[in-house]
Amino acid sequence: MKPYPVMMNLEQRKVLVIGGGRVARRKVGSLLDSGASVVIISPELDLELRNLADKAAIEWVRAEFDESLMDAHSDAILVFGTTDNREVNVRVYRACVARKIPCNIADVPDLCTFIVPAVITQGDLMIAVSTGGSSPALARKIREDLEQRFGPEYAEMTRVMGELRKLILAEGKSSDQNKLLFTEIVDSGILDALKENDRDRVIQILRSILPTDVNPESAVKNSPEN
Ligand SMILES: C[C@@]1(CC(=O)O)C2=NC(=C\c3[nH]c(c(CCC(=O)O)c3CC(=O)O)Cc3[nH]c(c(CC(=O)O)c3CCC(=O)O)/C=C3\N/C(=C\2)[C@@H](CCC(=O)O)[C@]3(C)CC(=O)O)/[C@H]1CCC(=O)O
Ligand SMILES: NC(=O)c1ccc[n+]([C@@H]2O[C@H](COP(=O)([O-])OP(=O)(O)OC[C@H]3O[C@@H](n4cnc5c(N)ncnc54)[C@H](O)[C@@H]3O)[C@@H](O)[C@H]2O)c1
Repeated sequence: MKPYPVMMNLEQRKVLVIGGGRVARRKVGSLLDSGASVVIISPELDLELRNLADKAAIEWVRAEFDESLMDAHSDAILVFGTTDNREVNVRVYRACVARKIPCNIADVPDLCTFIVPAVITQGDLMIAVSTGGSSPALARKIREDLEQRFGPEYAEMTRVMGELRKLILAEGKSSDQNKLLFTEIVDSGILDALKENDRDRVIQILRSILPTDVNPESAVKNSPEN
């Protein structure tokens, strides 16, 4: 497989998960983090998923998979097949192909129209790692390495850059000029200053780069820590 990476907006979109065991629990965790409306079809749920169903964080259809149940949820935009029964997983895949819904069958990469990467997040920064299905264990190891490398300062850096971007775009300069400015800011020492929580230095560096009429105070000041 030579996958194409995308970052999908799942907010309030329905996602179906077939099966309610260990793999389902892992996928449901990240789906809820992305704001998806999760519906699980499974005769059993593990304890953690059952707790989520009890507090209505997910909808549980207590049944074995059947295509008719899928029709009752035809507004689903993704489907995860996570049962421990190969024949059921194949039926889930076929049902998805017939309805043109992208699907992921946990233990059968050949039956996946998409695969799930290992992910780290720091605020709005998201780094996804895939081995194209060659080695999930390696994807996990690289994710763990990246977690050491990209600490909380990257959440703050991403937030500040987002605020500055709005201010700079409002100046109405050309895209090339803006690009130079953004590159200079990300290459400056503000990341180190943010890591040390040295707000004054961040502002000082930004003032030395930004046009005089762009005031960095508000972008940096809005930080929850300040
Ligand atoms: C990244 C991650 C995301 C997630 O699932 O959330 C993910 N698997 C993770 C962990 C993991 N999975 C497995 C192990 C045990 C060690 C091992 O077998 O290597 C470990 C490691 C562990 O947990 O230690 C078992 C396994 N997984 C697949 C197979 C079938 C096969 O390879 O044929 C088997 C054998 C089953 C068996 O033996 O019966 C298949 C897939 N797993 C994928 C994703 C897709 C490819 C991603 C890519 O590499 O691009 C793909 C193709 C489909 C899919 O599920 O999307 C998540 C790491 C999260 C994290 O920790 O950050
Ligand atoms: N992609 C991965 O990362 C990965 C990792 C480990 C295992 N796997 C594979 O994924 C599969 C599931 O693993 P698991 O550890 O979550 O298994 P599990 O036994 O914990 O869970 C299986 C779930 O499927 C449900 N189920 C069984 N028959 C069903 C049916 N007809 N309709 C609906 N639900 C049904 C069960 O009730 C149970 O909740 C296995 O085949 C395993 O080889 C994939």
